[in-house]
Amino acid sequence: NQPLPIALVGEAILKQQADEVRDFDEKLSHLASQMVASMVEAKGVGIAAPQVHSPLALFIMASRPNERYPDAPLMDPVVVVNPQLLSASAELVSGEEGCLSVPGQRFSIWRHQTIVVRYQDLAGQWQQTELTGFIARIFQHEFDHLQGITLLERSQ
Ligand SMILES: O=C(CSC(=O)[C@H](Cc1ccccc1)CC(F)(F)F)c1ccccc1
Ligand SMILES: [Zn+2]
Repeated sequence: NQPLPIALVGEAILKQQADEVRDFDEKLSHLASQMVASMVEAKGVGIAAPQVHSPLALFIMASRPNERYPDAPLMDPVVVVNPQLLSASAELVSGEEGCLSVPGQRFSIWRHQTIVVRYQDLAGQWQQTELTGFIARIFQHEFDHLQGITLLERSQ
């Protein structure tokens, strides 16, 4: 399916609080697959629904080894719906991030090294897991997007 246009920083959609997902229907699954296609086409490791102009609490995370994080795990895209951050380590780690909504720029960002999170999958089933390292970084980056926060508000 066709990649969706990506909102650029400054657009209002990126400053809003995303809405809770209530309908786990085929429309949601279709949006998720379009988001995966858009992320892959843009060579990203994540993408949040507001970035494709949909104000829903939904994002994709898909870690893969890359020049900045050569030991990042290779994982299939994970669809995260209605995420909650249950706890976060006091330990922070600084790392380089990019954002599809701020093309061509890289930022050094402090993130929690380890987080415990809870979210629903496309079937509406609650998942709870501990994330650490680059995947935790991606989750925190996308979770920010659902609160209307971008890298520009976080960069050191
Ligand atoms: O693939 C990118 C491009 S930027 C990217 O994938 C964002 C996700 C991201 C990249 C790096 C760290 C955390 C999140 C995507 C966004 F903006 F839609 F969320 C990349 C950038 C820096 C390090 C490793 C990978
Ligand atoms: Zn981003």
